[in-house]
Amino acid sequence: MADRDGVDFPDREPLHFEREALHFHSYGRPGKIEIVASKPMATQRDLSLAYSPGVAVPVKAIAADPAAAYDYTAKGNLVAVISNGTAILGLGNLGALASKPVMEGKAVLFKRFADVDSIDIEVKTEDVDRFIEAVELLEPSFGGINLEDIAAPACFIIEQTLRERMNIPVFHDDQHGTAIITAAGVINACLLTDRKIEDIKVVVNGAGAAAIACTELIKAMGVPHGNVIMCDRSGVIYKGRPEKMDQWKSAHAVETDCRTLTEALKGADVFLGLSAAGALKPEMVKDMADKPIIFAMANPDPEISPPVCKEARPDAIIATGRSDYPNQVNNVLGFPFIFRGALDVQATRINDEMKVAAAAAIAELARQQVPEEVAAAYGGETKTFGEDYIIPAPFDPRLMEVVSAAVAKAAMDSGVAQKQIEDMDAYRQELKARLNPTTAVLTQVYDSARDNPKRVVFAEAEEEVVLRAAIQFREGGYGIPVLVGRDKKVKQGLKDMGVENPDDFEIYNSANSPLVPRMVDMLYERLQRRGYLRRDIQRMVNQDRNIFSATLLQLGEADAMITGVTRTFAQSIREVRRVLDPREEQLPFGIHVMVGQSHTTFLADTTINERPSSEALATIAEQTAAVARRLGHTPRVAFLSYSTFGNPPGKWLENIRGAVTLLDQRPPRFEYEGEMAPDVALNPALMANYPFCRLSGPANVLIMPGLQSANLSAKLLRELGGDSVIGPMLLGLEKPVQIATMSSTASELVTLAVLASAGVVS
Ligand SMILES: NC(=O)C1=CN([C@@H]2O[C@H](COP(=O)(O)OP(=O)(O)OC[C@H]3O[C@@H](n4cnc5c(N)ncnc54)[C@H](OP(=O)(O)O)[C@@H]3O)[C@@H](O)[C@H]2O)C=CC1
Ligand SMILES: CC(=O)C(=O)O
Ligand SMILES: [Mg+2]
Repeated sequence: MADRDGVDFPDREPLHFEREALHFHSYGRPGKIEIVASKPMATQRDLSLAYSPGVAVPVKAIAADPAAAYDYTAKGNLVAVISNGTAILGLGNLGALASKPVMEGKAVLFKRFADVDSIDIEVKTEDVDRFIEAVELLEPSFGGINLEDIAAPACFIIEQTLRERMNIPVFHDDQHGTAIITAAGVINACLLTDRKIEDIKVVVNGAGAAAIACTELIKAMGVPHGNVIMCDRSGVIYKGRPEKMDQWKSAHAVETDCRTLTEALKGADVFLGLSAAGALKPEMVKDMADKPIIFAMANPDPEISPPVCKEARPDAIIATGRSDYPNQVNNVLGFPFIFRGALDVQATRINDEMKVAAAAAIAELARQQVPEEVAAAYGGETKTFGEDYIIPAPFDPRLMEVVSAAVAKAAMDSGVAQKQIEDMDAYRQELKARLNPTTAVLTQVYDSARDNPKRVVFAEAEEEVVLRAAIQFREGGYGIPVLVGRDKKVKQGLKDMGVENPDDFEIYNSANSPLVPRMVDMLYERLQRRGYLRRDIQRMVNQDRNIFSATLLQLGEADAMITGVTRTFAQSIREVRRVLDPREEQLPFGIHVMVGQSHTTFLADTTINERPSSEALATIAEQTAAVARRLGHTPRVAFLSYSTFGNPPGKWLENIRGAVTLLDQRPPRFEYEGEMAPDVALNPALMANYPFCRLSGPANVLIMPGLQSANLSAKLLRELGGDSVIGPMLLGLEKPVQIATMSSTASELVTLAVLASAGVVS
């Protein structure tokens, strides 16, 4: 496929991806960001404290002592992401307004990866002085300034001046964020290919913000000046070049006869691309040294696509800025954690010591063995340092602890910290607790689905939301969607969503499927003594999508199934159960997973068993604990009740107590306790009233006493609770089937499909 400039670029996303991207940004509340109050605003008293008259008190305190702003306002955890849109990714100068999606994106990544609050600010000027003035005036509001996507050379003047004038960290991420990650990647790629940093010959393509900063940092690390050739759109930047030079390019000009990128790359060890899509051709990499190191970091599309590069140079170590290939060298690996560390010590700047500490910490992390609990977070897969893992992934849960702690320490050691952290171990623990491992694990689950793609039946493929999910599932490479519905309707739906070749999708329709006679035989055999005539079965298979789909599973035509959008849960499960039995010694039940910024809570059984026996409760607890573990959590199971350890007494406690006794008799595999009220299970202060309680912390697996309370709680939390909800997830059937809620979004359906096909729930 050719890109906008006619460059041949095989990885260009198809049309429907572009539609998806627009849909993603527009559904619900447009954009990706909202502001949420961190204090209650419910009563008159709350309001009088939050605003006038109460607010006058911190005003006076801050006027008397500016440092008090860190105690009484959000300043200390707030970063502005500021751009004028003159170099938006690799798309060029598209203006301040068009940069807003990227800046909102950076702001949400700050929150997602490092719990830093962040807001985007787009400044409509290309005048350096006006831009500087606009940003400088914002100092009181923020704990730090992340400059973004501002083109060179203006960005150098802007950052330098703001650093001099402002007393909070000012960090141009495209320069230093990129340089830090690139440096970490280069260190590790050199180790793997047995090169010394002082010996490598480097070609840098691009001479803008990112390229200049990366070049400066690798030179500071020991690459000799004469070993680096930099190119821009006019070719090699050689000493004495007459055209398109400025002081920043001149600083990296070298004596050389090479005039083109092709010439410069002959025999080069390393290519650093910070330029534009498609700038590196396969024939160019053929002339590089053995085991070349190729970082094609232009976004959204790299200078060369990894498959094309690998074909030309199978011995290369390849990295890109994208998350869908191994080795993502992208500044997202750095900026959230660097600012986290800087904010936590109220640093006045981000200096070279802090940058070097960050680069070293990131490089070191990739070389470390992945500890057991992180391997669980990686879906059980142990990543080992090697050509496809030269750098940790941005969702590696260790990054926050390791990089932020290194940056905070370097800030204190180099004298730019206004606040000292006395106990670094405690600080590391605090950093760890700030993040929820579930999101990292889910990313890994997605990866493991990709490594082992399965066939998943989407039983209601005539529904738009289901088709949308199926397309995402296929395009994400998570597996092969098997679509059940009328061919014509499904194909039209696919076309309407921008799919160019609907025939690429497998569609099963009971009206013309050659499998129907086998399905009928199989199901009749199963149901003939349960009151069904053969013609009843014929009708069920022909007319009921859930029965048809579940039978596809039973016949081995697919590995998992997803349904639930057009029928209630109760009806869907009834239909599925006509075809599928519980797994041996299991009972079907449901789990809702509540995912917050720093916690994940599992609730079970929220869907099926009305009054579970002791035996059933014990099984539900064991299975739910296993799911929690697979999602990266150490389970702490509480059997919930209105009563805590017998108070108040009641007649409904026996099954719960029986479950605890049953678990007592089995080899202990996880912490459990009960019966207890939800507030005791979740609130450490209340739990402390029961010193004999065997839970080592607040419960994260809540086993509900019956379906009434379980289902009500799950639905109340979904509607009122504020957490993201995964589920209900269905466990215990002989084949993996997931029954989503009727209000599911496409991405919720994809998550369930991926969880089912990756074997996290079944
Ligand atoms: N992976 C990552 O983390 C990051 C990647 N990047 C990527 O790096 C690229 C540059 O960004 P940034 O430095 O902020 O932008 P700038 O606008 O500051 O610089 C762009 C530079 O790229 C050069 N360039 C553009 N096209 C070509 C080409 N075909 N061949 C050679 N040089 C070319 C320009 O040359 P000239 O001087 O002649 O105009 C200019 O020097 C973007 O694609 C961006 O997405 C940036 C930051 C982080
Ligand atoms: C990643 C990034 O900041 C860029 O491509 O501009
Ligand atoms: Mg950028």
